[in-house]
Amino acid sequence: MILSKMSETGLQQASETGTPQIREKGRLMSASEIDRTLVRLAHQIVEKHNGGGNLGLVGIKRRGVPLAERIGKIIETIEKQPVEVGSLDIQFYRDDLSTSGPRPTVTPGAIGFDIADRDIILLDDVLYTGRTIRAALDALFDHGRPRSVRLLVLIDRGHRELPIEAQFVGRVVPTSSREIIEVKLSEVDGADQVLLVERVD
Ligand SMILES: O=P(O)(O)OC[C@H]1O[C@H](OP(=O)(O)OP(=O)(O)O)[C@H](O)[C@@H]1O
Ligand SMILES: O=c1cc[nH]c(=O)[nH]1
Repeated sequence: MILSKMSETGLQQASETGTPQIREKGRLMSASEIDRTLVRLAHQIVEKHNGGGNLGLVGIKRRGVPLAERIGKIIETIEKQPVEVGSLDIQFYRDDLSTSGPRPTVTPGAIGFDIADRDIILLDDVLYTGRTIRAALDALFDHGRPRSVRLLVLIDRGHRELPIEAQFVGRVVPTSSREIIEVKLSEVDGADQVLLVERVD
């Protein structure tokens, strides 16, 4: 989500350029709170999957990927065995793209490991309408047939438009439709935090 943050005095000028403006309402999670939450989620995954020998973690680009890598390392430390970690690019599967063009070619192996018969955890930073996850499921099944698929998100902010729920949730944050969750991760954004911001258009 590309938005720009402005001072009050810059709002009028910015609204004339058509750029959506946002106002910060508060910090929901610090770096250490994110760390602790990921440790809890890793333990929940291991418990649910009896140790996780058949697990595969698939992060949705962009911020689902560092989440998958971090949780993979934590599980590896807990279980003392490596976990398959890969990434999924869903940009050609989004339902806001034109459907008139040819179906995009799926690159075999683009996830990074073979998902066939594995217990897959899909990971993303925010769950909102559920449309990203619907697209991710389409993309995933073009790569093979997993034994099971579960969903992990750092933040569930509600407002679902599809019958999609996460089995592993960092934090449920009830939001209004004007509000936006901004998850920042060091690998993408230079630092870790979760912010609640509000659209001021
Ligand atoms: O449940 P949904 O309504 O699909 O919203 C959730 C998605 O929105 C954000 O991605 P966004 O499309 O803003 O791209 P970004 O991750 O590159 O910021 C976020 O990373 C989730 O993937
Ligand atoms: O609030 C939201 C909604 C969708 N995606 C985000 O990253 N934040």
